[in-house]
Amino acid sequence: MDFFQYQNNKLFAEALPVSQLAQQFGTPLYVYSKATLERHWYAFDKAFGDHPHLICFAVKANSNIAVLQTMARLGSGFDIVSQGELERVLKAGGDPAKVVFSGVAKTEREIARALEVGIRCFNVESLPELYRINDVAGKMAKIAPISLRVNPDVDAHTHPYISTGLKENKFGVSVEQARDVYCQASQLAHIQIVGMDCHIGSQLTELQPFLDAADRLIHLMKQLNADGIQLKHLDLGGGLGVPYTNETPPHPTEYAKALLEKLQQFDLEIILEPGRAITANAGILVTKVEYIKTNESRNFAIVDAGMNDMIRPALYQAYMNIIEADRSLAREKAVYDVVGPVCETSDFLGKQRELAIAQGDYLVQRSAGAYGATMSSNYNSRPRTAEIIVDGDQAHLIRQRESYENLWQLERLLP
Ligand SMILES: Cc1ncc(COP(=O)(O)O)c(C=O)c1O
Ligand SMILES: N[C@@H](CCCC[NH3+])C(=O)O
Repeated sequence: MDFFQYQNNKLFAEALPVSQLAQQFGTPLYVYSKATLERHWYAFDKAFGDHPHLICFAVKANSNIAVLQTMARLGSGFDIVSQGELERVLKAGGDPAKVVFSGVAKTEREIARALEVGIRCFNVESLPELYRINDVAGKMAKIAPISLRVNPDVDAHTHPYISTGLKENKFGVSVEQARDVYCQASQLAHIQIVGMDCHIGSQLTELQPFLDAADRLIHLMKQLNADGIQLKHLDLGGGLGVPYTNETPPHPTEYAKALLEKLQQFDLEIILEPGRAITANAGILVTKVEYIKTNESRNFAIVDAGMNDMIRPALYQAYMNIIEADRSLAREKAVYDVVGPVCETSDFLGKQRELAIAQGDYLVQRSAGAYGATMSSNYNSRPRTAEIIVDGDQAHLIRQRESYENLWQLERLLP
């Protein structure tokens, strides 16, 4: 069942009409469906059945504390890449013992905080990081659990900006170097080797790159076993794609089945770090048509959401569906470029879209629940937008629209 669907030509978010939400909370507005978030999380969790596993939601996809709280209540783990994300997880009631910490530039302070709260594992991305973690743990008289992020050098067949598992990418340690790094790790007094991880990219729509990566990790793991190093878990990262339009990514069940076939013989817990697949289609961005402008070449629908609210089309030329919130209004169809208020030509939500709209109507950008609000900014001094979560017939405000005072509250005038 789709939790964003038309009834009598009006788009509903669960039981509530989207136009009514837009009027009540103002636009632009991010709207999430709690039931959809839960359904997507369970799709991963159930797919692994009885096999020991942990689903660590990738916080970067959607870090609103109410969204994290929803996951935490399901028993989710979390994949973080900064202390800021860690603090959010803790604030939301997440269990630090289910947190894995990825990222290439962990600072001493971030490492110390993660050790202090007792995270599950550091996903180490380089040799100097390994030594830094050992030092910080030593000073705190602690043992740091680590996994090495292996860069398997496989092509994820995705947009080059979100491909992470190639040698030219900054992430992880190459397969060739990894064995030696593990050997060094095994000698360090304040390091405990617990796992191996990889993450080859985002919005993958085929299984094969995941399986190729798993094969390379398994090969390396066997070499480590020969060196006397036993792992407790294998973390295959996130990256499973979603249908933005007509993509047909594998379902989590299919993905899990293929992975389990490869890993059944090993006594390993499987960790996954899905982000987009859980939240993208659990959210929409609602925006109002401020003006319609027509010239000899184009019709422009000028809306109140800009690239500062949703940067994916500008940054990755991402195609995201745009639909009318209310199709019961009698409007003529035309083809529009849907553009925002920001002073950049790349400020668009979608180009050449057939829509039936008039000034003042609401439009909805679909699949906006991942990498939408988290990548938003105050560019052009635009206050960050509000976020709500719909739970059946209840709408909860989970982030207030920023006030203008918020824009400069951290700044100071000169004396
Ligand atoms: C290390 C790591 N884990 C997990 C994710 C989440 O990826 P996705 O949202 O594609 O599932 C990312 C982002 O690509 C990542 O860099
Ligand atoms: N931000 C990207 C995904 C990058 C994932 C982070 N490693 C997107 O919007 O598609």
